[in-house]
Amino acid sequence: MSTIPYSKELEIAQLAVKRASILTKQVSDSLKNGTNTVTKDDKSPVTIGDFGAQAVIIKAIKEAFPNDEVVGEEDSDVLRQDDTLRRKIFELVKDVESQDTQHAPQLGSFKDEAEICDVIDMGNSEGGNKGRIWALDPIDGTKGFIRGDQFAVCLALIVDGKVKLGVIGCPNLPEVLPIPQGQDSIIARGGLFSAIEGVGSYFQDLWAPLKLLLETERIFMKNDLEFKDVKVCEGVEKGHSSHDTQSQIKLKLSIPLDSTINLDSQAKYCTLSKGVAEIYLRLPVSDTYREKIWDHASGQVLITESGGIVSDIYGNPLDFGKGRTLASKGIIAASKNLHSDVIKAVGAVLGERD
Ligand SMILES: Nc1ncnc2c1ncn2[C@@H]1O[C@H](COP(=O)(O)O)[C@@H](OP(=O)(O)O)[C@H]1O
Ligand SMILES: [Mg+2]
Ligand SMILES: [Mg+2]
Ligand SMILES: [Mg+2]
Repeated sequence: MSTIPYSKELEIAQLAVKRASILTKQVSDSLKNGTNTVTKDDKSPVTIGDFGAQAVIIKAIKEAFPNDEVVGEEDSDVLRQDDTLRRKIFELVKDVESQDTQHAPQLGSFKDEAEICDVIDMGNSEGGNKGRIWALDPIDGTKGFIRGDQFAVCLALIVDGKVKLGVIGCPNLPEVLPIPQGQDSIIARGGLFSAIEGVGSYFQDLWAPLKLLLETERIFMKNDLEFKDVKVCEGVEKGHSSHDTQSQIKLKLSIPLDSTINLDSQAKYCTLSKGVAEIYLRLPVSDTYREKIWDHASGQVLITESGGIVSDIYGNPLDFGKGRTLASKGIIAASKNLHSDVIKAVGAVLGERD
């Protein structure tokens, strides 16, 4: 018998994220012609991959833990008015189910198109600091996904406001970063990252059969580097974080500017957790934007359990018990030996602006 806490939750989360990763990878090929994308009210894109992945994952959670709540990014409003889109998503989900009949008892199976909409809408929890709540980002980095770059399928379990486990599937993440010249088309891609509070962070191949956590690679951040030797992860989209402010912070810390690795999605947290980069800067571009809990919950536990610290731009911990969004501003993740100096540099750069 396993003594790992939340081991059943972890297995369901891993199987569901793997199934959703297969689904999204399939869609990413068909997206190259630019179809199957809808623009949401906030002008951000959503694809049949986002909807399909949310349906598959919530179905699995509700099969295993019917009383748990889910804070999922997507809702079914546009699908209920679009028969073609809804049918496409149903077909996609059934196709993925047929590729993995072995796990039907754990993950469940959809009976019709209406059920797709109903299950997607079970992601409507308001969150909070009481009880068991899953945070789900079916495709994080949708813009990267549409470009054919990085994206991640992200799922975390929050209990009484604290993140207890996180699973992230990165279908396109190369095994080596930066990719050595000329190896773009041959390098292996795809990682499954899992973390449980108090147990550790682990890595395994996303496409191979699921292994027991303790039989996979335990991963750690590097905690002995100086600023001149670090790598820094930042987003790709200039509308999601301030690249100018981030450059000033790197300058203040004497971090070489060519140390930056730009990646969409929580693949940034994954890259830090494997010891490939030491700092993640996400400086806000606007005073009004509230970060979403599904964009950071899995990454937070992955970093903490691999030896790092995640905070807002002032160094305060993130509070996942405040609803669907975080009350804090921006994100700074870093190795333990560097985090407080990064926060000081952020404060100095922002202070010079006032
Ligand atoms: N103005 C803004 N500031 C910060 N994050 C934003 C933002 N507008 C959108 N986002 C979030 O940025 C996420 C992607 O992060 P990144 O840029 O690091 O890849 C998006 O997730 P989705 O792609 O799941 O919608 C979205 O939630
Ligand atoms: Mg997201
Ligand atoms: Mg998303
Ligand atoms: Mg989105």
